[in-house]
Amino acid sequence: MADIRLEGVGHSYDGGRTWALKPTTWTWHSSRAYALLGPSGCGKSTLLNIISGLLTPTVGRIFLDDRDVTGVPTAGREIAQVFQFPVLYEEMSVYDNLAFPLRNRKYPKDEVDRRVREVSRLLGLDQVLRRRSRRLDPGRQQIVSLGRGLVRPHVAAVLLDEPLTVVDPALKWTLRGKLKEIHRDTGHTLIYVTHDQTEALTFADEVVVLNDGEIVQAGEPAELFLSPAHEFVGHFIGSPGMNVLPAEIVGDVVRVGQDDVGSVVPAGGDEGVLPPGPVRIGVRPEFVGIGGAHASPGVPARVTGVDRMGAYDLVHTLVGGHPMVARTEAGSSHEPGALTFLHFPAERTFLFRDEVRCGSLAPLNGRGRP
Ligand SMILES: Nc1ncnc2c1ncn2[C@@H]1O[C@H](COP(=O)(O)OP(=O)(O)OP(=O)(O)O)[C@@H](O)[C@H]1O
Repeated sequence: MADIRLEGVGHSYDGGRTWALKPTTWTWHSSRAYALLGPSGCGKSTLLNIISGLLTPTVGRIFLDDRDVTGVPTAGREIAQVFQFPVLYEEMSVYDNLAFPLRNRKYPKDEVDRRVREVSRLLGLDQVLRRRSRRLDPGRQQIVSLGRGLVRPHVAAVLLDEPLTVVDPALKWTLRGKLKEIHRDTGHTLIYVTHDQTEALTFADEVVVLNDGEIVQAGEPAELFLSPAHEFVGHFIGSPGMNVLPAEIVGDVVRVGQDDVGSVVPAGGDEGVLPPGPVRIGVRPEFVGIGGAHASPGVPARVTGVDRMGAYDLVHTLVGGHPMVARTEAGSSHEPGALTFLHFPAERTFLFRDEVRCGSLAPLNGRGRP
């Protein structure tokens, strides 16, 4: 087991014109379960292939603890990788497929048998161990591929590139649970690539969010939800994503239209000030208060529709032409066309400039519209 350290690692497929992965410095700590989350084309596979050695980065160096492996081929890195689609020997039995990575590295016969049976039990493959892999359906074949990635006891990390794409949705939940179990048992570092926030949030100790070739935030699932550091994280995590509303910093107050909604707290505490001018307020639908009188802090909003979701309602509004959604209890009485007021709780409302969080709101201390 080793930390995987990237120092200024970046990759360009077109001689430096564009960067699939912008130069990145980051450490994957040993024994943690990570999710690498981001939309299609943001550079997830590029990053994974650089870690495994399938791709040599255009710039930067990679270390396993203190060993520089930048020029070391995949076989010399002790990193296992599972791809989106099954990679196995179709003519071999499931047992032999699982045993292959161990036999290849000359593990003793009884240890091969023990490990194969352990992984087979965990992944529910006991009934098909003697079957030829070709005769399994694609979902089951992918589970065998997963097993091949997990079977080696001494690897620096197991990289999983959207490994459950071809697996039946009902089985996905079970397998994710199994992966967590295997992680607890083996203590492998797992890096699980996905574009699905539910997969990422339910699987990982730490979620690393990648957008447009750069890591925009990393943290525990709750941290990403409650305290997004980048507008992209606010949009990408949560359903629906974070509301964003144009506002203005005037002195030490944040104003939407004519209404003061809070005072400004610059990021990093009380030090420094935020220059006046345009800013964007970010607040999740779960935390928007709706209704009541036009007391400060709050802004007038027009209800445009209500989605009755069963367990809760989503109330859609417009604030000066900008859509804002509030999540309320089921059976709310908001009617389309009605005028209402939105309130932004200071501790859950953030300020963004150039998409990066630059501050948050604090209560107005009695100032603003009475
Ligand atoms: N072999 C290649 N040659 C040229 N460009 C590539 C190559 N592989 C990836 N790219 C480009 O690099 C960028 C990042 O791609 P990458 O496959 O790493 O993203 P991703 O997040 O894994 O996407 P997906 O979820 O769709 O697999 C994309 O713009 C992609 O078109």
